[in-house]
Amino acid sequence: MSDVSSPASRPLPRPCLYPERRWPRSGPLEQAAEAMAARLAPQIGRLEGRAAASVVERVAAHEAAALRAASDAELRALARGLREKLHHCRARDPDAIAEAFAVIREASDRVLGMRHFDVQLIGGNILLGGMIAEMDTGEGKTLTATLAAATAALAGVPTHVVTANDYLARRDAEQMRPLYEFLGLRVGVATQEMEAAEKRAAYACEIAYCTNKTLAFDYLRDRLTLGRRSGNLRRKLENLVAPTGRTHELLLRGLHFAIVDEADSILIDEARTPLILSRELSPAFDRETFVQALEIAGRMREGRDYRIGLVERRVDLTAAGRTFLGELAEPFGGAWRAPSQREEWALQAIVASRLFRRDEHYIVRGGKVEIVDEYTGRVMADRFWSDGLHQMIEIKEGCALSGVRATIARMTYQRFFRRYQRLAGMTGTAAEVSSELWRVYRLTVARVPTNRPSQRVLLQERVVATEAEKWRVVVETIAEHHRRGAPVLLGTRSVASSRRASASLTAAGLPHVVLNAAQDAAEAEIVAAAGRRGRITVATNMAGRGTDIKLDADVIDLGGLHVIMSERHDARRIDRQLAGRCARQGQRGAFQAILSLDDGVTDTNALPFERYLNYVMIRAGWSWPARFALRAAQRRAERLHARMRRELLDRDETLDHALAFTGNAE
Ligand SMILES: Nc1ncnc2c1ncn2[C@@H]1O[C@H](COP(=O)(O)OP(=O)(O)OP(=O)(O)O)[C@@H](O)[C@H]1O
Repeated sequence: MSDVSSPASRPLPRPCLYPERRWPRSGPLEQAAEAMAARLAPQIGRLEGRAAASVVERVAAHEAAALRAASDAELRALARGLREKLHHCRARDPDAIAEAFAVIREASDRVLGMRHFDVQLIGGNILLGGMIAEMDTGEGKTLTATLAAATAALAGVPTHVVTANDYLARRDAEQMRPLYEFLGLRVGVATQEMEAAEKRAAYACEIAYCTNKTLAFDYLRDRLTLGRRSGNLRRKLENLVAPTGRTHELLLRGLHFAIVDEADSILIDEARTPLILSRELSPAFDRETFVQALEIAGRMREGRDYRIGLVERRVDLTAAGRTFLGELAEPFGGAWRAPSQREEWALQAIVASRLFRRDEHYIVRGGKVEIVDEYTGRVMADRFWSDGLHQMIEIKEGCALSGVRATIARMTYQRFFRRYQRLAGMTGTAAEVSSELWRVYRLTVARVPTNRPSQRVLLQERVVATEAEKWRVVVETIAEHHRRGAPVLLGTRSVASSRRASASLTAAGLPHVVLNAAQDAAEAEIVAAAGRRGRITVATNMAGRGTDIKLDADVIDLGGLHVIMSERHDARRIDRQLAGRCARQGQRGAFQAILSLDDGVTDTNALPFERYLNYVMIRAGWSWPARFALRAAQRRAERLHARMRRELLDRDETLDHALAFTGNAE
């Protein structure tokens, strides 16, 4: 079998001193070639997917009766033998990989009671080749990752398995630990609240489970440690890294190989937020100024004094606004006299008072303002908005003022993850962003077929005119399913709309569970129980992602889980994620969207004229133009967010380039 194009034929990186990949800035010609290649990314992905499938036959060849008949001790000895073989070829030889996969599969069957499906072997091969494996929700990505992680680790390459939150990192590592340990591999978990020594020990293991956030911040900390030392990078590393690869000062061992779960969420959605390592300055020293700024913002008028770009969360002052601001600021004196300073404060105050809404962008809990991740609905307790914005919102909400923070290091996830010598990822929804994944990370998306054919029923989308009508239709639909005993999962876009949905359900006397802004473990429990008979669960679109929903036996006869989407998200991918919560692993299930013209996606992305026209059409009984318009608004949002990510990366690269001259990249 020729394997020239197989992902398995690419050697894994050679373990060395704190490795990371360098990205030289490309010139105009290279950029043109890159743009062309990005367009071809989906086709390349299809070819790669086909090539990766060859692993199935190979593994079957290794799984002769001998492997099945081997005792546990013999199987362990085979795994030990693989170390030598894989190390030698750096996992380049497709036969060595197939043998490793066969041993891992057999071990998994014995210790976990789960035998990797053939499609999971394909997924594992794609991951090992440094690509994105697009596997439908529920197809068993956690188990798939073990093939690539264990093979790389056996080849001597330290591997990071990256998940979206600490709970998932711990859970996945604990679930898979018996398998890794059977193979003679050490597994560590690095979580955010750990002490440096504990994290160091976790990263020193052959396989470390961690979150993107913990990992990226630890990397930033390492860069700061290196930055404080004098001498060239190599010398510094040699002084810091012991021959065992362990170090007393650095946390990580470098960026060898990462397998990113929920890859689209981490590599694309999170890429819009820069990572900022900050420290608190003197507390609340600027209260007076912030109060004054909010007072001024309250007196300025939209349209006359400033214009708002809702999507970019951007405010621009008009010429008249600038003059008016000068007059308003006059009595305050001091730094208010400097035009650039007063404009910055006023703009920030307008953003705080007009653009950021309670229960949508943030919640107030225990007297504190806590940011809500718009994509997941999860609270990010330890994140702060910068440049006084956080403090202004605290004043607006009557909370105690936290200290202003100063940035010590800054980086984007885009720039962080592409430094890995080999990067791979898995997700149910990557096709829509395959070009971007290639352009930013050089990642190809290869689709993995499902283990069993999908039985998901996609019901006709309904669009009504107003939000009030929508909740009425949603409640009626839920009541209908509830009477039959079928479980329903209602997906909402924000914490605020899940509260509205909950109020409507309560008014209709329908018992339900609401999931928003909760702790990750409780979140997973609630989502896992969503498949019970008669259960109604309301959850923000992405809450509980990564958690399996098991159906009660009699629920399958009732048609499985019924998922209702009550609002389109800013990306079609996220809608698809929600749909993927039902009909998992070839089971039955249905998905339905019940939307309104008042939905958030039209809020910021539809033209007023278009909205009015659609309203009239719906009233006349024609809802298809509205369906079309909502999708068009979503596409506009997708394009805009892609542009924002590109601009952020450009800014980051420029900054990096400029700072590189001072030897201070992060
Ligand atoms: N080869 C296998 N044999 C038996 N059970 C399996 C196998 N692979 C996965 N499973 C089971 O399938 C279920 C779904 O797995 P998992 O949660 O990893 O899916 P997923 O693809 O990550 O889903 P999501 O995209 O929603 O996060 C789990 O209960 C898991 O134990």
